[in-house]
Amino acid sequence: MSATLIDGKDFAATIREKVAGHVRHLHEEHGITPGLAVVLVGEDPASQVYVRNKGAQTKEVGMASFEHRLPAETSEAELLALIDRLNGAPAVHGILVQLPLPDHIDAAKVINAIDPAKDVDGFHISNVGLLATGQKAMVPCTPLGCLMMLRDRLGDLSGLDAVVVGRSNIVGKPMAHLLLGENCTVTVAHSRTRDLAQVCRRADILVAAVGRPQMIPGDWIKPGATVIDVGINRIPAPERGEGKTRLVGDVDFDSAAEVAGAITPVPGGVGPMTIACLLANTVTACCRAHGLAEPEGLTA
Ligand SMILES: NC(=O)C1=CN([C@@H]2O[C@H](COP(=O)(O)OP(=O)(O)OC[C@H]3O[C@@H](n4cnc5c(N)ncnc54)[C@H](OP(=O)(O)O)[C@@H]3O)[C@@H](O)[C@H]2O)C=CC1
Ligand SMILES: Nc1nc(=O)c2c([nH]1)NC[C@@H]1CN(c3ccc(C(=O)N[C@@H](CCC(=O)O)C(=O)O)cc3)C=[N+]21
Repeated sequence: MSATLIDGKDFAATIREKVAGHVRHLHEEHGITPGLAVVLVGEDPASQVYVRNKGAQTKEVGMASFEHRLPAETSEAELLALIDRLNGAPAVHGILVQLPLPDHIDAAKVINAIDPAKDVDGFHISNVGLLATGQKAMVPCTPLGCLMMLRDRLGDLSGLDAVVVGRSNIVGKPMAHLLLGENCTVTVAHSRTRDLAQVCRRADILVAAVGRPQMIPGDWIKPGATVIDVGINRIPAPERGEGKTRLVGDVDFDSAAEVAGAITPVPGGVGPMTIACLLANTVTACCRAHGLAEPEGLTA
């Protein structure tokens, strides 16, 4: 491989150290402990692992972690009542409701019930609108983590051609807004895009957020491009033994790494940065709630 590996795991550890420093400062100087509440409805095993990781890392940086695990049959009204309590709880500065929610619950209604100031996922319509209009917002964790890695690698992004593959509300769209904010020329591609290969070949920055294992091969990549692979896909790995699986991204890593200038791996790329940014957003929300100076280098 000729591309530089962008080590998200390492980068995330640096972010967590910065967060831990701010948490100490808030505690020592102001007697405040930032708190993050994570709500999980149902028993999806992948979500459970993810929620457990978040809880552990929240405590590691010195913040308070409040986990609410509700049964899959929880009604929308019960969930809304919990959100209401968390909105009013002074010890809670950030609220995250793990997605997807069960079908009988209207996810948009639940997300928009969260106090926008505590919406550390940045999914509330107020935060979406603020981001889209270039105002100060809570920025979704995954795109924020991607932006931090891009800035670290490339410095000024002005004028670069950025292609985002995927237009979801949680990754593709906010990513496109952030890149526009950095003065990139942004193309958002999706399942109806014509000649995706040719569109991708224009990209100085290629962000893949599709959810299709190894869909983007090396020959879709412009030589020297920076490739950010958001996809997390579990595929069978018989070479590791019967019934075993492994994680791969949306980019075919081996062929892409021959062409790209820099690339994020899966696992160990965007995933760890997402959780680090969640912790960063919680500290930011806590500072804003108390009218204190915001941490530097942890926001968009
Ligand atoms: N690393 C991390 O922290 C995170 C990783 N993820 C991962 O990122 C991936 C994307 O997640 P998410 O945005 O939630 O996914 P969604 O399923 O919500 O969106 C997928 C997007 O990809 C587009 N798409 C699907 N098939 C194709 C295709 N053949 N060609 C071009 N575009 C296509 C869809 O287009 P259309 O709109 O036309 O249907 C859609 O816009 C998943 O693998 C997910 O697991 C997600 C969140 C966080
Ligand atoms: N309200 C909400 N906010 C989210 O941010 C959110 C969500 N719901 N639902 C699910 C997706 C997915 N997501 C991941 C975050 C980290 C890793 C992660 O840390 N991945 C590790 C590997 C973990 C493993 O080994 O399974 C890595 O890529 O190295 C993965 C996936 C956040 N999401």
